[in-house]
Amino acid sequence: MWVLLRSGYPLRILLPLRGLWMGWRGLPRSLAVGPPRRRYRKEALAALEVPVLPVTATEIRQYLRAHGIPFQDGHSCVRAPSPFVGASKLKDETGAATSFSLFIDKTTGRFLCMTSLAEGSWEDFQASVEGRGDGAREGVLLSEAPEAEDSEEVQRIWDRAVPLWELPEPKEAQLARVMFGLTKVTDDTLKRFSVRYLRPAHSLVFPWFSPGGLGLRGLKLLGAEGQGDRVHYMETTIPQAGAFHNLFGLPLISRRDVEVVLTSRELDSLALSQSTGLPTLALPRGTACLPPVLLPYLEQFRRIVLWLGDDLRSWEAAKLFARKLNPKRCSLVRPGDQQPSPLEALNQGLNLSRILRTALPAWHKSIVSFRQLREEVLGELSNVEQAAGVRWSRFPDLNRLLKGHRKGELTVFTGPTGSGKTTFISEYALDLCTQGVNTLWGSFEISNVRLARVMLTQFAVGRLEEQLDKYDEWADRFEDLPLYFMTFHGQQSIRTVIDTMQHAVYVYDICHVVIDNLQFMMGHEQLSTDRIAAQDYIIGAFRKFATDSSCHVTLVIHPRKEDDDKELQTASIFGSAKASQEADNVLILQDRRLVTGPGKRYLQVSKNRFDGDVGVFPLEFNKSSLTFSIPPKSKARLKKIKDDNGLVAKKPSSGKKGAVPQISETHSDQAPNPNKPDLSKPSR
Ligand SMILES: Nc1ncnc2c1ncn2[C@@H]1O[C@H](COP(=O)(O)OP(=O)(O)OP(=O)(O)O)[C@@H](O)[C@H]1O
Repeated sequence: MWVLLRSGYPLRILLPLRGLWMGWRGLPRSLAVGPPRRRYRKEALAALEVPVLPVTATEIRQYLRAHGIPFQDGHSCVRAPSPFVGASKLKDETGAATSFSLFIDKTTGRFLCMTSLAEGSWEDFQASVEGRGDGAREGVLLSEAPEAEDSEEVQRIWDRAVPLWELPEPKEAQLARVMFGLTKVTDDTLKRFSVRYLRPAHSLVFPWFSPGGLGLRGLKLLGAEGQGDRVHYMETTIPQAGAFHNLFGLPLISRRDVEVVLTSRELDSLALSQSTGLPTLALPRGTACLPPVLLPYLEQFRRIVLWLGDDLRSWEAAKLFARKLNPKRCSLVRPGDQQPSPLEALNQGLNLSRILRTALPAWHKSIVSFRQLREEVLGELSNVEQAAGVRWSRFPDLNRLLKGHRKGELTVFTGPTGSGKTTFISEYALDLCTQGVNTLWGSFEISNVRLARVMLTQFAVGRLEEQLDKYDEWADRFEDLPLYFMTFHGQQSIRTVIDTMQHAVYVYDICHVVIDNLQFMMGHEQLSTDRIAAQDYIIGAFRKFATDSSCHVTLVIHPRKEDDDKELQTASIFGSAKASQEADNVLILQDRRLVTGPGKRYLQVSKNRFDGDVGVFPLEFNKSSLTFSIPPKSKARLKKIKDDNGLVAKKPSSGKKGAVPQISETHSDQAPNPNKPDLSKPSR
């Protein structure tokens, strides 16, 4: 695993999936046989380093002053003269080395030299200033990041693609325009942005040029497929999306531009540029993330308008990205009927400049009036489904109770020792991750390799040991998930963990952090009062992080020791009442295997701050796929619970049409009343 960096610092505490497979492949002997493996790609890991000691903007400034390096304080970066300019053959457009071309990220300390394109960590920079090795000189050059085979592939596709207006069949060009909604986008616009069309793949081809337009570094292919009256778009990027980032439209930006509109799709940038004439750039991975490596390219702008799309998710992403860009210079276009995505607005004949003028400032003081909030409240009311969050695809009963997974919430999850908490929470988080929820795992008890193995088995819904020939196929798909792991194991200080989480939110736009489990942050205090106070403090810290970072935290907590035959309750969570008070949701994995047979579990939602619906539903464990999701033919029953005293309604979870909720009582083959211990059967 990549533990030592080029400057010799043991830095990695966050690990992307790419880093795990190698560990896995090296591990169990049973997995060592099988088809030949492909060569491992080192470059893919280059941008994923995290300093153990986070650096602050103040420290960066102090360091530069102490070493007599002049600097300018920017929006999200500090600018300084680059010590790497001489090392590069590359020069900027004018052929001259640029002064102050080194951009140091104020949050992470990572730097990028815009002239030589050298990049590296804060430690690399310090090493180079202090003459301790040549740090970034040997480092990865952003422009050279794509592997040679990728570059060839990029060039091959680019050479085969043609401008739309050069297609031999006018009908084909017309069809492509209709499919991609480009009927109002002119040839001139397509030409300025160098958009081409790849006939064999029926795809538009968007180029990513390096700054200064010096070379073609990557491509995004956009295919379109008609589905009823909607068009479904499919994106492919070369090099692989997670390994390379660039902004579409960069060569059209002039150094004198002080304002830019950021979009989440290349097509939107075409529409915006054509109808407003304003500089515009499209983010490489849409609303999924804004990688900090792109921030230096946006430093020159005094005003950035984010117009990312027409749904609540785009709005959430815009707010998140504005934090990174410095909210004081950002304005956001709110999604709404009269404010669809830019391309849609162009096609509807709306005035895009007027829509841009309605953009709201992203910066709020700490006290706001309802006037500032009313638009947001309206947005939530008119998008009730989206406001309820991302819905699970494998756990429909969880959707019925919790309605969805929302940003900024704290979920506390408990269950008896060895009952399958980790296994369940792994599938619960994986489900969300496959739907684009950027996820960070803190697994302190079991190793990341074991956890990833459980997750991959759940992802493939079957034992991979028996189908090793499919391993690469599944691993490739799994690798594309926005999933990261902290590399902590065993006891950790809460400060280090929160720092890492903050860093991950900044770098990878993490929206969900899973901590398994809280006991690993409690130190070794012997006195039980100390332990309870320590736990309260830790829960407070996670609560604050969730709210401040607009990130969902799922926290696994062990229960107190209870009698085996008793159901757990909210009060069974170890410690004081703080955990359940601070949590937005409390989930309990009820282990009744001794009573109801092997594999059976119940998931109880015992607190739900969003809309108060609580209840319990059965889970059936499948030992080969390690999944808990309910098989389609299951007779499982969801029970909603009205209050502490009784059940009100049950519904078939299999979703039979016309099912009427009924008053129910507990039967031994159904979910137990979680608030009344079922003592009718002996426990062993
Ligand atoms: N419903 C189940 N029936 C049988 N085995 C299960 C069930 N759920 C999980 N397991 C298996 O039990 C083992 C322990 O599961 P897991 O680590 O998820 O439990 P846990 O509650 O997180 O444990 P701990 O209390 O030690 O944190 C795993 O091997 C898992 O595959």
